[in-house]
Amino acid sequence: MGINCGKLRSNQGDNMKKTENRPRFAGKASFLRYELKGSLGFFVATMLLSAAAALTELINPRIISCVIDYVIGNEVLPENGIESFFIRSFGGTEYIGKHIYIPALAVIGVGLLSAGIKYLSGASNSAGAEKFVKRLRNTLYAHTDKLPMAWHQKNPAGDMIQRCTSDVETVKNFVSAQLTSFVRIILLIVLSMFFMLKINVRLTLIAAGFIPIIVGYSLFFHSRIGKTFMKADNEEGVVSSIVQENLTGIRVVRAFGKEAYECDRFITKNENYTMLWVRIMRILSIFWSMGDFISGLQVMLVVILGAVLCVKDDITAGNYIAFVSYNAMLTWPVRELGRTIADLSRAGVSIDRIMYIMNSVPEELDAGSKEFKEESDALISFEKVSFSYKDGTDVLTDIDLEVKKGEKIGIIGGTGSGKSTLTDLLTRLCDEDRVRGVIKFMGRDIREYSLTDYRRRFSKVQQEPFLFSGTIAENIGISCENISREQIDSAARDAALDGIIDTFTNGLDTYVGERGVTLSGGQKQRCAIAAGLVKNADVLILDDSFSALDAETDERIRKTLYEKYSGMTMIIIAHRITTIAGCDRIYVLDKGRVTDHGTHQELILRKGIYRDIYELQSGRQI
Ligand SMILES: Nc1ncnc2c1ncn2[C@@H]1O[C@H](COP(=O)(O)OP(=O)(O)OP(=O)(O)O)[C@@H](O)[C@H]1O
Repeated sequence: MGINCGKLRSNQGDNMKKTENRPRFAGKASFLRYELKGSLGFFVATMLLSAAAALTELINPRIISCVIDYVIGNEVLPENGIESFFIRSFGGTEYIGKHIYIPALAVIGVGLLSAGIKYLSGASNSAGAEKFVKRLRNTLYAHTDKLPMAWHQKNPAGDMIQRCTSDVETVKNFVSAQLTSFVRIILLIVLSMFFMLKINVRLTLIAAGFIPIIVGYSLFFHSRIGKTFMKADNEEGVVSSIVQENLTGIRVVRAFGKEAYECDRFITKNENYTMLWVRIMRILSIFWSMGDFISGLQVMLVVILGAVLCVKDDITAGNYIAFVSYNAMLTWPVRELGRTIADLSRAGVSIDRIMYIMNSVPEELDAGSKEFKEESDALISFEKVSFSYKDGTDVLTDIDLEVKKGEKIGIIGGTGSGKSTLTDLLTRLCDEDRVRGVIKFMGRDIREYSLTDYRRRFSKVQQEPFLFSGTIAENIGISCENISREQIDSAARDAALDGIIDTFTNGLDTYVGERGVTLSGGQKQRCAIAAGLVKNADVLILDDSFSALDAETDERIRKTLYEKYSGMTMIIIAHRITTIAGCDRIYVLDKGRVTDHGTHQELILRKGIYRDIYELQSGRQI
């Protein structure tokens, strides 16, 4: 063979570690850069349009101030300057005084222009936000889909759903509402200050003295609230998990009369979640009211000091009104800046939670060989394979097992003896780093194959059949892309579905609800067997797939498997001896070890677990 599997395994291990240590996104900025592809243009346009809207907002106070000072008042119009240019262009102060509708129309015109720009900015922002959130959801879902089973077993589905919905929404709102208005806020602050400085330097410095107070206070608040947001988001994930678990397991809850218990569990977790939000809202209320107080103080000071300066003739009445307007324009963006900083905590927490998923290492589906050449007599072999889900407790120990092409192999053993785990290892659904020993397919270490191509060689009927909402036919054909109706019909017959289909009005086109709720356990199992058969894979694994079938149906399906599918390699896990008695070889598992193997006849003649089970189930003594 010439392949040193031990060396290959250690090299692969090194590579895997390197990949694990390298997150996909080094930080929030690189994550946002990646997710903003396709929507960045819209957000840039939004920022530019917001900046234009901010500029237009600054015009009206100037128009009003000029009218008060030069048209209504007695101030002398300067020779130069943009205001003088416009006043002269419209016929001079006297003409405008007689036609006062001119400045009124100008104010309305500027207002309309500002509204038009704001509309365009809003439209561009919405388009960008929807594109951004669509890409984020798509990449997140596609990535989650590629994560290994071990990852899915470790992370509760409810929490992951919450990250993919609520956290995504938080990030979208932050990017579209806060981040895009950032440019506008900065521009409004700079320009308001510029015009205020032109009117009076001392008063501007007093007004601007409040900016570092508000920004510093917001930064302090931002550092305090971040952890509480994280706790609240985690608690929301717990609440989502309970709802999801209860809806999925509603039958069990009802059957065991656990409604009150589950309701209490929900109420407790919901209480924790609510309390965290009450705490957040309390901190937010303090933050906002303190912000209001500081801003109010600033406005009051500017109004009083401005009035004093106006009385002393240090500034004109028009300039005083313009200054107060610009100051109002300054306080709003400064407060918004504080809000943006505060919202940064929440968005930062949500980005971290999303990045946890995005930085989890996916399965390398296409690495490895796509070539399958028979290099050994054994199609499948386990050589001294041990496995543990966590350190120190082996679920499988020193498993040696061989399956030749076309053989039907039975596996029997007590509950928890490791039967399903063994087939999960074979189909590479477990954390492969925890596997010791070698598993080979066609004589080569299974890790040498591309995961996608390797898994295509197997068809596994799960212990707990899962049906998607759709028709029975759709569920049978789920594993194949181009499947004919004849193939589906034939597989349904082979899985003994023909009898029950006659009882449904729409036959195979009968719609089964979510998770197949409208079917009985046995019907679901037969659908799953049909789906397993239709794939026509090299190896069919039936994991306790006959457990809900009556003896007659069990026998009928078995007969079909042995006769019609005689060339197909099968691994049949069962608790009933009759289901596996006809197998070419049977492996007996006990506490994760193969304690015996042989044909049914060989095993019942030997003292051991198999004979004990046989005697118990058949009621005969050997
Ligand atoms: N994802 C997991 N994480 C941790 N332990 C697990 C996991 N899955 C299974 N186990 C443990 O591994 C052992 C073997 O489980 P496995 O499902 O392989 O047994 P089994 O022989 O198929 O049982 P049964 O006949 O009841 O289906 C059990 O002790 C089980 O608790």
